[in-house]
Amino acid sequence: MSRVLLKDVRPYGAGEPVDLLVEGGVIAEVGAGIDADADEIVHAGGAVALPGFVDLHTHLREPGREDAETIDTGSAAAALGGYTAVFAMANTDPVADNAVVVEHVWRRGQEVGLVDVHPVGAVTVGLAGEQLAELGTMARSAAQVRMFSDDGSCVHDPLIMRRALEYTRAFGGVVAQHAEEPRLTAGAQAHEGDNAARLGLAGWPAPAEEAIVARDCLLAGHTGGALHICHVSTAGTAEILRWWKSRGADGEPPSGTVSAEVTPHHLLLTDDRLDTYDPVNKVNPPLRTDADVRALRQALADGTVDCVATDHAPHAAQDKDCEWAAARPGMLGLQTALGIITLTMVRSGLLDWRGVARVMSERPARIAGLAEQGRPVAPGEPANLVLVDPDAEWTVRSAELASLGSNSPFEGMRLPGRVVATLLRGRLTAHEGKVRR
Ligand SMILES: NC(=O)N[C@@H](CC(=O)O)C(=O)O
Ligand SMILES: [Zn+2]
Ligand SMILES: [Zn+2]
Repeated sequence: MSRVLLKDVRPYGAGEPVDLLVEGGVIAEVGAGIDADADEIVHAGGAVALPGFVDLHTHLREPGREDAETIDTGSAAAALGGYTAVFAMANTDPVADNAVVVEHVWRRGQEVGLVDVHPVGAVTVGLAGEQLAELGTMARSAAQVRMFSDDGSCVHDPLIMRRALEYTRAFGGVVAQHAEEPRLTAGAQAHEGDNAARLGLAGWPAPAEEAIVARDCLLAGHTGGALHICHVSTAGTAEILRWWKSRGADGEPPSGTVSAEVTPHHLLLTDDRLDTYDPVNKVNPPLRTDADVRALRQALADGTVDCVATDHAPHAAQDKDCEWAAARPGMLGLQTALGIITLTMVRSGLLDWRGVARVMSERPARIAGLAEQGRPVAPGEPANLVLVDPDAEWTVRSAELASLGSNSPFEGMRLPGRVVATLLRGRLTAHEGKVRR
């Protein structure tokens, strides 16, 4: 049985440094000055120990676009970013709308072994929004799919959405909605506002997101289903979620559950960046305004928005290095998420490390129903862990990231918060910036 000794770590960044002995995939012992025979000793220098991060929203592009990312390269990026579980979106080619594709993704992820890759199943056949996919078959498959999404497209037909929320209740599934009313965003290229008008880009209005969020909250309440809102991007959406969560009689939560995620890029970047027409800033939903950014940070801090999800969206060079209108939307996220959260949420005093554990690990694990992730850093618990040096700063160099794509909007930025090591079931998957295969 392999043993790893983590010297000098601070669980949740609080208290004096302790040692953590990891054995047989679990945390065997936590205490000062543990002196044990170990196969490997990590000198962590007082690093913050947190449960491994869980990303509910990742695009790994396999099958179909292995030139943009593979399960292998995406898993490496995840491990280096501190993740121990990621949810791979269904908008692959072929689409993950059946048991064969989701089982392939699950098995390939286990073969690579750097992070648990949980496939997200499509809600509708071919993401076409017309006919429910075989949700039950995917749930019963070896991949045990629990999260379903047409991400990239909105499930805009309210009856299909209603059926999906009803049907997934049978096996405790969650429907993750890419909230975008397509009639309001036809041809949209940027957040509808002053900048888009000045730059001559067709607008993506905030209510295109908010109208779907409001509608689907009502449907979740009516059906008792579980709804998750992908990449919340506007202050108005945060307001609707706040209303929803405060509702319910006598402090009882309303029927159905609604959770939501925000991406690191929507917590930092605004549409001011669009002046250069550099498509690295093109993303869906679009970068919004400073007021939106401030509202989203607040909503994440107070729990209105449950968690951070990367929406890691790698693209091949030819799909990004072209004129704005032709470029695909999406940005890399797995290796920069912690840095952006440290910068926007920790340095600003909005979250402490306990709070980071909540929004990057515990809440996403509970939303997706992962029993072994997002657990306390304590004896007897599964050793899915990340060690973070909160003071170390590093400069983002897209070319050095593990992803095949290099479409990071954070290129050249100095970020605080560095992953020292990541452990998946007690095995080091990343250490000092290197993947451990
Ligand atoms: N976020 C994006 O801009 N793009 C995503 C799709 C999506 O998340 O909607 C992609 O698959 O590239
Ligand atoms: Zn989306
Ligand atoms: Zn996405």
